Amino acid sequence: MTATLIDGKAFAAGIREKVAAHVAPLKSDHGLTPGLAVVLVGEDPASQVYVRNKGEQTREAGMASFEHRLSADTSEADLLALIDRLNADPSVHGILVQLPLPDHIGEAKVINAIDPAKDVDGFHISNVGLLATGQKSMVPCTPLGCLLMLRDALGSLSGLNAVVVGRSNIVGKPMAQLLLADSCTVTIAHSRTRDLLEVCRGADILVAAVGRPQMIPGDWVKPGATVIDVGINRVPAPEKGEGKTRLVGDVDFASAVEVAGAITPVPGGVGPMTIACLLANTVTACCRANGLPEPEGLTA
Ligand SMILES: NC(=O)C1=CN([C@@H]2O[C@H](COP(=O)(O)OP(=O)(O)OC[C@H]3O[C@@H](n4cnc5c(N)ncnc54)[C@H](OP(=O)(O)O)[C@@H]3O)[C@@H](O)[C@H]2O)C=CC1
Ligand SMILES: Nc1nc(=O)c2c([nH]1)NC[C@@H]1CN(c3ccc(C(=O)N[C@@H](CCC(=O)O)C(=O)O)cc3)C=[N+]21
Repeated sequence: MTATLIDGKAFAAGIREKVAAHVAPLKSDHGLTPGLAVVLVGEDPASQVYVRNKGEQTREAGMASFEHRLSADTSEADLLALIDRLNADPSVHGILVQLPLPDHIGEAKVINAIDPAKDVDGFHISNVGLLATGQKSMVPCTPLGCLLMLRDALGSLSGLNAVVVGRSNIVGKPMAQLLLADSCTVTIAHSRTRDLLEVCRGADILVAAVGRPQMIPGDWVKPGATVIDVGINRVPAPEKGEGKTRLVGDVDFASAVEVAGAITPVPGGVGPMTIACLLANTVTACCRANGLPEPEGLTA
């Protein structure tokens, strides 16, 4: 059996169209342009690519993009001062501070300085608490993208066994909350989990968010399961030429595709959905800030 491919790239393009369709009347009828500020501290080349892609897609959807590139030695106080200015700026509806931050800057302090209403990453403690208690919040983009693809592939998720491998604040934990809210029976696995193979084999839905290239082989996958591969790992690709690299996920795609019922590829799976959901969250934040109806079907 060969799994159905879940085409995140096409799905994301559809979301961006819906976002653009919601943005146009905000402008023409209300004179509002949703604005997204992205803050990048340091020169990490991978982060620079994401920041550029986000900017391009934000403008394509008719929204305003504000990019703040700060040097790696920027002080925590200067970063907090920038966040204060963005919080107070009425043209900015969403604020994203690219993670990870340099070691001398307190990540939690910075995230919790963002106005929760503008926290389009959904990382502020207030949004985390709202999500955990089933209240309206800003939902983290990567898990939201995974959830939208899962609902599209499976319809109702109710009663399914979901295993999330990884317990980070940005992917694993919020993913588990969303699956729980959709009535899955959720297991969160991590580096101390015993017998990960058996845990994974019990999953109707397997979400891999580990950051270890191709660590989950096909024989860890239950036949017919839906596999969502969040991992983005750059590995050497000598077959493409000396010094070349390619992206692979946390799942060994070649073996897993033979066992799974449906699977996301890397690239072209979760990654494009993350950016599309970021745009969706920015429009949602703009609508909430102005007491206007928010787009439907683009949040949890
Ligand atoms: N597609 C997208 O849009 C995005 C992709 N990513 C990618 O997703 C991956 C995960 O990201 P992130 O959550 O930030 O990563 P973190 O490094 O913050 O978390 C990784 C998690 O994996 C667990 N882990 C590590 N090794 C093992 C192991 N051998 N067995 C089981 N669990 C293990 C860790 O466990 P423990 O807690 O015990 O250490 C930890 O909980 C990365 O590849 C990242 O690049 C991230 C964000 C967005
Ligand atoms: N505050 C914050 N929020 C984030 O959401 C956040 C972050 N920090 N730090 C880094 C991670 C990683 N991340 C990705 C987004 C898109 C792709 C993406 O579009 N990937 C393409 C490939 C891109 C390429 O070719 O390099 C794909 O998978 O098809 C990947 C990774 C968001 N993150």
